[in-house]
Amino acid sequence: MKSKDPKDTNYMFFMKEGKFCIDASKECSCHSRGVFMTTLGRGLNHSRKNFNVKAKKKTLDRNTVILLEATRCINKDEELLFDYGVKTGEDGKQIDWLKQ
Ligand SMILES: C[S@@+](CC[C@H](N)C(=O)[O-])C[C@H]1O[C@@H](n2cnc3c(N)ncnc32)[C@H](O)[C@@H]1O
Repeated sequence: MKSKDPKDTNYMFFMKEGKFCIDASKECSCHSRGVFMTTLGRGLNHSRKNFNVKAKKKTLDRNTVILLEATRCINKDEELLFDYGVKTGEDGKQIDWLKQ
């Protein structure tokens, strides 16, 4: 599902383990300039009830990274979804699709 308004899109990963957040909207050291905004993880939508991947914090070459791990077998044409782990928008407002 593609968002209609680019201003609605953000790439904050809130991790429960260790209670920290990775801001993936910023350029990182592991992807070259221009490429980092096209990494696949940024394109994943949210589902609280029907997620099929889970974000895991790992250390890779001394960098803290997020790996998306399948929680079950995923069919070839199935959309990858994970639970964003938030219940409201940044401003505290209810967002319908966060309930799905
Ligand atoms: C990390 S981006 C996901 C990729 C995004 N759909 C795109 O096309 O770039 C997060 C944004 O996607 C949209 N989104 C994520 N999950 C959604 C859902 N279940 N229903 C509707 N929009 C969703 C929201 O606009 C959200 O801010």
